[in-house]
Amino acid sequence: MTVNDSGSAAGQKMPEAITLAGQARLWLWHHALPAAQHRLLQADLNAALDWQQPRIQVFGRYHTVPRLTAWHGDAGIPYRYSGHQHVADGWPDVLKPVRDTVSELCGHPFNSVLANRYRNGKDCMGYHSDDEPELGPEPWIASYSLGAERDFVFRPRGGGRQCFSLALPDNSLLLMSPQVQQQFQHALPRRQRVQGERLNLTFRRIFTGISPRTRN
Ligand SMILES: O=C(O)CCC(=O)C(=O)O
Ligand SMILES: [Fe+2]
Repeated sequence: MTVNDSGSAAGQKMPEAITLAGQARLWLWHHALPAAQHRLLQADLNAALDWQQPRIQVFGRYHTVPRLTAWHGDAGIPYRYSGHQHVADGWPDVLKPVRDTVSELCGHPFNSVLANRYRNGKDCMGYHSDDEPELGPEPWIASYSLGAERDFVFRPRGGGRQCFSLALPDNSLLLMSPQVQQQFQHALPRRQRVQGERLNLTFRRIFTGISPRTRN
């Protein structure tokens, strides 16, 4: 594991680069969005997005996921998650400038976003990789965080314990290379002591015409 701080002189334009293994790399921007864009964003997203709390079936039993979710993207883009097929109907105005800034910083044109709202430290997300077929063979995933700081953890795929943990603060942006999904799983563990709410936007590029698979 190597961490290379590529310098803070250029502010938000210069991410911290982290190598998990080989080409499995992360880039973390602090203060990713300009203050004017970031200031009211959390409240605006709470008000504008189509928040749901899906019920999913795991080993034959139904559970309510421990967070709220919303999914948006270019009109007509299909995506299957939490056991349901969704078709995007365009971007809410509040998300467009965020999508544009994130795409520009990362150098990847994202066409959809999965939003997660963790109401407090009891809300969480279990280990998974974002490697659904509709994300194509090389999925770049960008994850923008707002609000309460939470830990984001990794473990090798195919068995193995947590091998890396990263705190994701307010207004930070994390970019994951495709090899991160291919070689590792990630999770947002429960943290009982955290009182505040956190929003996360995971930007993705969905390739249409590829048959979807269930995503929890
Ligand atoms: O909330 C986070 O930081 C993680 C979200 C995530 O991994 C996902 O939506 O796939
Ligand atoms: Fe994920």
